[in-house]
Amino acid sequence: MADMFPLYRGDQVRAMDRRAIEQWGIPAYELMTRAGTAAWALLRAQWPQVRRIGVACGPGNNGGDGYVLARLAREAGCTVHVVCAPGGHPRRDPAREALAAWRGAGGRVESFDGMLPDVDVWVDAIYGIGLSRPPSDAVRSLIERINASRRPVLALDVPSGVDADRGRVPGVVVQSRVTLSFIAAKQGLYTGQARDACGEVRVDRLGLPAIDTGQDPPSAWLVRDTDLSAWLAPRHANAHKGEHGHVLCIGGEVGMGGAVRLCAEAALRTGVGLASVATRREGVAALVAARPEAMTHAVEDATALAPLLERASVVAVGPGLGQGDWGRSLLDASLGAGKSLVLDADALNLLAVRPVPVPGAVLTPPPGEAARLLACDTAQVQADRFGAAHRLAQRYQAVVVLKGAGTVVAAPGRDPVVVGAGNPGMATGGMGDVLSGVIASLLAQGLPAFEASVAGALLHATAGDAAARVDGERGLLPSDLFPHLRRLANPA
Ligand SMILES: NC(=O)C1=CN([C@@H]2O[C@H](COP(=O)(O)OP(=O)(O)OC[C@H]3O[C@@H](n4cnc5c(N)ncnc54)[C@H](O)[C@@H]3O)[C@@H](O)[C@H]2O)[C@@H](O)CC1
Ligand SMILES: [K+]
Repeated sequence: MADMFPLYRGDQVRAMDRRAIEQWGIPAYELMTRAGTAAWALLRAQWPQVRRIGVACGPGNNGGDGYVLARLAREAGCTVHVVCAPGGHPRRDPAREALAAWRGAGGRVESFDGMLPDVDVWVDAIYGIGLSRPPSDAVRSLIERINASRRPVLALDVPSGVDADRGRVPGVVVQSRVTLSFIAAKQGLYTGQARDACGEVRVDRLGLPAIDTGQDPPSAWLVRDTDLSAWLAPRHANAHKGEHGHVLCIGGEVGMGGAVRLCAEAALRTGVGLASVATRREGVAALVAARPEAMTHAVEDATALAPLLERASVVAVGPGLGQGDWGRSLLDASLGAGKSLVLDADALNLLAVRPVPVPGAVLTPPPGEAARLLACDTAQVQADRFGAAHRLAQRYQAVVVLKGAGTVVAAPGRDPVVVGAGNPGMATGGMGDVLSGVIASLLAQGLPAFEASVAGALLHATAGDAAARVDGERGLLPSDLFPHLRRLANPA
């Protein structure tokens, strides 16, 4: 397994914070001072030219971190405007101590009256992991003003307004350029709506010893492009195609033949030994002409599918399958074949109509299909992507790859993994067909289902990022990923 990055919920980080205070005797105000100091150092490194700094402070310890930063910035000769969020005067230590120190150093606190001072950069210290409800109208107005200023924002710990456990934004959120998270990385910052609000996420341990994941088991893990090589070992010299598996891609109802081709080509470009396609008769000639390496068969019913299922080591079913009788019969035959399965697209829509556990299979739903599989609405899935992926994995006894910004991979008995790659250019029809082909390919090459899903989702997202770097996100096509998939599937 790769050297993944540990993620935590807010309550777990609070426990680390308490341990630092109670067991190691580090006073709370000392930790707060370290947080403000780390943030000030990052601000200086990030924007060395700035002289006018705005700090928006809330009522809790996140605000306290902001008062510390404000004092340090003032001592360094900057003009600092501290704006107190409506209802945001700290009432408890150590934030009260930080406010007193700011005042003691000659600093003033401005109340927010609807206008903001003109500054070069904003520091968001309104709410951290203590956000308990959507911001009030008055705080909403402050956040909207900060966003409208178009100045870069450094968010302390989390962008204010983000639910740091779930990645949702229950109201309005500060749009940050950089987020400096304290003590440990919060899982919610890496998926869902939060991804947009955080900008670049950094983590500072505040001088505490390196995380021991045995003592502090993470709630989730993050994988990044640098982890890819852990799953993609070089091939040995006398390899033959039989060792690299045989993927059968099933789908391509009339009018949707391209989907199954994308799936098969993705499997081939990421190293599967053999790829077959079972599709409608109408699609065969075009597919053979476009991708002669895929062995393409006209399959009109489950009987014709049986010998193909027999020969395959992995079956990817769903791309362009449709939800009619043809698709249903091929899906049912696949479910009964006893092969490793990747279920995507219409296979998931059909499964949602007649839900049954599919032990060990890989399901690759985007939020809409996930909602159908859970019989809830898409907003509920997006409000808690970790929870939704977990519920899907339990209900279907499967590995679940919940797609979308910050893809979450979950399986019964496994910690969830978030994919720290991908971009909005990948929100295009056909991108999912490529992903199911990549995962099927890695399964066929011998990775277990969970590892194939994590590595496949990461490989796919990283290829999407590489393709977007060439000509931008808008207009990115699934087939643009192929050369990058091939290159990335062969790490140096
Ligand atoms: N030992 C320490 O003092 C440390 C504190 N840290 C900071 O402390 C933060 C957590 O501090 P807190 O627990 O005080 O939480 P926050 O500072 O996030 O805010 C909690 C306060 O905001 C109020 N609040 C929450 N949502 C609200 C809403 N929508 N409208 C109005 N009021 C709302 C709560 O009632 C509470 O008074 C972390 O995010 C981090 O920034 C870290 O720097 C680590 C060290
Ligand atoms: K904040």
